[in-house]
Amino acid sequence: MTETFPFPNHCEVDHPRSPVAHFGADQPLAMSAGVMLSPFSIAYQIYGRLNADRSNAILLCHALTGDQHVANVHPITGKPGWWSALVGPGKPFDTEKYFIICTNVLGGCMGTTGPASINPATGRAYGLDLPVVTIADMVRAQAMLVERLGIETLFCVAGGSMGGMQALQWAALFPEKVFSAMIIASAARHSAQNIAFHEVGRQAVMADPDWRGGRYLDEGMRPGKGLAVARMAAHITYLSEEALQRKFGRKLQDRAEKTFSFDADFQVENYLRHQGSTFVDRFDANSYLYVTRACDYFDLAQDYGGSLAAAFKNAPTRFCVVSFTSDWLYTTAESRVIVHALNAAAASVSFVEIETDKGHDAFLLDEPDFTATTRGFLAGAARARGLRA
Ligand SMILES: CC(=O)SCCNC(=O)CCNC(=O)[C@H](O)C(C)(C)COP(=O)(O)OP(=O)(O)OC[C@H]1O[C@@H](n2cnc3c(N)ncnc32)[C@H](O)[C@@H]1OP(=O)(O)O
Ligand SMILES: N[C@@H](CCO)C(=O)O
Repeated sequence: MTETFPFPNHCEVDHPRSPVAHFGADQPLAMSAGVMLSPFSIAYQIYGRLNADRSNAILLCHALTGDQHVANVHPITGKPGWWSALVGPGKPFDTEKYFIICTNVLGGCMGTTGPASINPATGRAYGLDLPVVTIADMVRAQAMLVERLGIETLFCVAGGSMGGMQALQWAALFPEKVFSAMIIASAARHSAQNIAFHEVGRQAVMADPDWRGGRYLDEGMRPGKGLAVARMAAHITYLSEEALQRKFGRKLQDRAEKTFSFDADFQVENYLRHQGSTFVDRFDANSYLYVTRACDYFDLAQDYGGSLAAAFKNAPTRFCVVSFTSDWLYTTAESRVIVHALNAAAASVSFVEIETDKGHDAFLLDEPDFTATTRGFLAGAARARGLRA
């Protein structure tokens, strides 16, 4: 039996408008930076129906530049949601069976409080006055929303990349509230190489004269050039050498000969320019600084005396860790570190390495082995949870 309370019929898969939960002065968020954030808002999407005993809720956590539009048409790009391949009726995250929640992260730019939100103390956009946001802050804010939705225990928390960091953080902070977790193409701490790439992106944003020390919104500007360069550099890291070679090689873009100029002669150049310019249409430059910083600061073991296993001591959660062979950003070795720590903590964990040449962003694509892994893991967890088949 299913019920609609407390959710009206705005949770259909094709609904692009997000509800927003507001948390007032009586519900501040204690941030890792040592300050209280109040008020703040969380924009989210929901799909499917919560069952009578509220045991079928899944929280999907988005990656660096994703948002809450996981399975509906995106309101800005008009494209399918970022996990439309996996979320929907009959899909692994089956909206006929599960109640799916996805929030825009704290620090984001799709309705949740972020640097472009109005700072009530000044009446202007926060800009860099918003305290630096951590993965733990994102998760604590999500936990407040989940509580408000009347859900005590999540059947599953799942995410890729930065979404996987959130899922790990959920299991560490709120073990009793997480029945199962999927950690996909992620890591328990950000590597030196990944911090380095993020720093390149941030410097590109801040070097744009239109960034104006972060106060560009006050002046009606947007540092689009810097943000586009940041995305171009980052996007290379989401792919693989093999995939770039397979897709583009040295092929020229709409021309028979090189032009002996700095135009986009090569298809791969034109492709990156396209990725940069479309990104600028949907993302805020200061948010980019905040979400990249949140990843950089993530080091779960450090929060538990240097022991990752200690973060999951006596964890009741069933974990599934997934990596992709050609992901050189969040490598299989990083996933193995998580698996080893979970085993050392006597947690229930399975590990799958998916063979693919599509690089880090493979988790966003319809990879048959990944889809089968997700379906199988959720089916097993549903059986253990006593959810209907
Ligand atoms: C979990 C989250 O929260 S997701 C976050 C938000 N989403 C993302 O980060 C997705 C961004 N990443 C991508 O698009 C990644 O490339 C992938 C891996 C996910 C998609 O892979 P694919 O489906 O193979 O798409 P591909 O990489 O070929 O890119 C297709 C786009 O490039 C364009 N393109 C392809 N070749 C060229 C070219 N030579 N010149 C210009 N543009 C080109 C296509 O027209 C298409 O544009 P569109 O997206 O505006 O329609
Ligand atoms: N390409 C995805 C994954 C990055 O880890 C994003 O931009 O969110």
